[in-house]
Amino acid sequence: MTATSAHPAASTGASGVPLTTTANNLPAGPADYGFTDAVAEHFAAHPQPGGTGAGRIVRVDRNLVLVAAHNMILHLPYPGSGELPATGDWVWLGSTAAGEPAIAGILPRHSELSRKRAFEASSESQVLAANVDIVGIVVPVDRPLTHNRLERTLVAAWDSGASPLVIITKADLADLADDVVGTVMRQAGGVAVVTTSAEQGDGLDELLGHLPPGGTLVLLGPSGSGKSTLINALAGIEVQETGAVRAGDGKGKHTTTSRELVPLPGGAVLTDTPGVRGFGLFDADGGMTEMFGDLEELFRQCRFSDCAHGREPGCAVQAALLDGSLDDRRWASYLKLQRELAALARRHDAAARRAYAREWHQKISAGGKSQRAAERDSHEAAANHGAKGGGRKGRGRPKGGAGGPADRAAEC
Ligand SMILES: Nc1nc2c(ncn2[C@@H]2O[C@H](COP(=O)(O)OP(=O)(O)OP(=O)(O)O)[C@@H](O)[C@H]2O)c(=O)[nH]1
Ligand SMILES: [Zn+2]
Repeated sequence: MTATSAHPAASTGASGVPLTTTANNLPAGPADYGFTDAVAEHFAAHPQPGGTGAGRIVRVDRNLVLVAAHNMILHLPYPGSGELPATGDWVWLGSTAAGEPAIAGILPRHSELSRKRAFEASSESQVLAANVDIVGIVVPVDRPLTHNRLERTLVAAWDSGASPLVIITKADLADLADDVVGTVMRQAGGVAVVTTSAEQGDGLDELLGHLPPGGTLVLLGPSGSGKSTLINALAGIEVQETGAVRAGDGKGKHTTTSRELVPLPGGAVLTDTPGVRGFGLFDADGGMTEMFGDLEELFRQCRFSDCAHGREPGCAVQAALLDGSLDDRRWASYLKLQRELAALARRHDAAARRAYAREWHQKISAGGKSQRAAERDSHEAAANHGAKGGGRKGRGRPKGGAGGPADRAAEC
């Protein structure tokens, strides 16, 4: 089965989305997907012209988004303008001129989990999930931990605005578990760690206990780490296809490819993510401070304020490494992360320079064309005299477009 079959039948036929309100006159929304009183207040604080209903983005597909509204699921087109929707976004629903339901606007996010697009040189980030409360970092006991993976993911988690929670899975594989749990506890740097076995139902209540009412949990973990099995165990039904299911029918292993909100009993919501390969760090400065705050404390104790923590006299870092109070591996992780962030910043600068140069080329060539374009347009306008409307209304103008001639050049 596929994850989508967990949803009630999608409907797109309704004309518009009727506004249902609660007793205190706040909009009603999809309670199963984390719509609480606090979220209703968030809607009330951010009214939207034409917004008649409250919804949450359950999944983002290539052409359509799946939206949970009060008592219904809708397949809707992307909003005509503004920011791209992300799974977990709260949206105002309204209707098109033709009376079809549509997304009228996206509400401000309280957290945003993003990553650099895998396998792309550009520094653009991709929002994996919005309005997340807890980022669950899944660490299976049956795999050796790759150096740095936990710390890197923790940095990204802190940076999202949500709180991280380390979730150890497959703890029933007992001969392996003890070792891994100890290592993970040390690496987690004070972040809460829960140990679970989806197979045996252990640790699930403790895990749910970390979620606020109606809270949204996102699981991050490599392929095969047990995310789908955990979702199924938490949801109490088979909503995600697992490795074991496909292995049985000989059709090869299925890897979850969509990021989709799944309702849990108790109003909690959970998102699955595809195997996080090469989780790129993006703008993780805030996360670095959270994760390595103790090191920054150490830096302040170095004799020189610009200490490079190499061979300088009076270096507190070197002293801590010598007396063992600072772990060698942890220090190596910090240095590696610093190098990665610096490299990312350099790539980002290079990408920004290229974009700037491109924009200039466009402007210059658009300027050269503008006279000819204006002449051609006036001929066309004369020829089409009487024809109504350009039909361009509502179509997004390229970001940062300088107007008139540049826009026209971009259309050519
Ligand atoms: N022993 C044991 N095996 C488990 C447990 N949870 C998951 N597994 C097994 O681990 C394998 C991978 O589990 P999945 O849930 O498919 O992993 P996933 O993280 O969703 O993988 P992707 O969909 O590829 O991202 C399957 O064979 C599961 O049966 C557990 O608690 N105990
Ligand atoms: Zn130093």
